[in-house]
Amino acid sequence: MSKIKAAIVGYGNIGKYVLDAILSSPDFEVAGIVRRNPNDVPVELKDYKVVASVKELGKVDVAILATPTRSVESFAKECLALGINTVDSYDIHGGIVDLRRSLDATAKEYKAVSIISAGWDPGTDSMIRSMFEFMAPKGVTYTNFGPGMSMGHTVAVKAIKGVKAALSMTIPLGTSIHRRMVYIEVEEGHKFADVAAAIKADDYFAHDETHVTQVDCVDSLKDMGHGVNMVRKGVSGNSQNQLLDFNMKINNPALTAQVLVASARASLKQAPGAYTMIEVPIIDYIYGERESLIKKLV
Ligand SMILES: NC(=O)C1=CN([C@@H]2O[C@H](COP(=O)(O)OP(=O)(O)OC[C@H]3O[C@@H](n4cnc5c(N)ncnc54)[C@H](OP(=O)(O)O)[C@@H]3O)[C@@H](O)[C@H]2O)C=CC1
Ligand SMILES: N[C@@H](CCCC(=O)C(=O)O)C(=O)O
Repeated sequence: MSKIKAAIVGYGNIGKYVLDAILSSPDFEVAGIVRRNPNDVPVELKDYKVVASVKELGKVDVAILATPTRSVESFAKECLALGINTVDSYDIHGGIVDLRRSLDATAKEYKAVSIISAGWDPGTDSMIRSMFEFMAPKGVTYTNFGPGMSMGHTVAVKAIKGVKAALSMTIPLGTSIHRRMVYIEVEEGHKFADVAAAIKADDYFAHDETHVTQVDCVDSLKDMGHGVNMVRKGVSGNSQNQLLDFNMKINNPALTAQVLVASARASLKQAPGAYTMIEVPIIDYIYGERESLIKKLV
């Protein structure tokens, strides 16, 4: 059986765990790693191709985009135009429909597949919210995150001028409402008050209660654990009070990376176009022979 050749684009938190997940998957091999600075080769990458562009790698079946969310669209278009499938964990919920539409056109033009917003939220949580929805079509679902580190919010803070290092913690207040606790080191020559105002104005933060604190060392606060509690109270048929509850406590980048690799596998089984996770048959994410999976899981 030939293995799926996967490129990792971006070697930050998620990228490192994607490497780990690829190496733990029997049907995958590493095609190479795409970095802004290909001369930055940590010891664990010394046996792989580290390049500046996906074009420099040989055959690639799928590119796993582990870049900042705001860079996903341009990296995805570059790969799709080469006929390479993409998966990403784009997490700006309000932008997903537009991203899907944009990548769908490119993917169809070049006969490739893109699975977007494939992490845990958006991602596997979206699949569970969808199941809740058909199990109890009337009702309300609350998604409560954390407490834990949001990679997406942290990345957004790191991109703001004057920020040297950042950590954004998500604190659940209940009923899908969250407080953002942001810890930053400020670069010399920048005023804390200006940097804090820019963070609060960013769309990742503008809609939530946000507190920004200056610290000497962000690293000494960092813990990449996170989690979610999703609850739905709803109605099945005419029966009230159906209580559905899903919980997980996770290492955030490890789970995100594993879901990206599962989505990379599923991408090879879809017709050209762009998909969110809820549009892909669940069995396509799982390694194994179809009837054995049905026997084991159904
Ligand atoms: N949907 C979900 O459930 C989840 C989604 N995510 C998403 O994953 C994204 C990545 O998170 P994380 O790995 O922690 O981020 P990091 O900042 O640790 O890594 C991102 C990497 O992307 C590469 N990169 C390419 N272009 C840029 C650029 N313009 N600026 C900065 N880095 C760039 C860099 O790698 P290099 O130096 O090798 O070029 C960088 O290290 C987040 O933006 C978040 O939205 C994360 C968790 C869950
Ligand atoms: N997209 C998140 C994962 C979901 C948790 C979340 O959205 C949050 O903490 O706000 C992340 O980047 O870590």
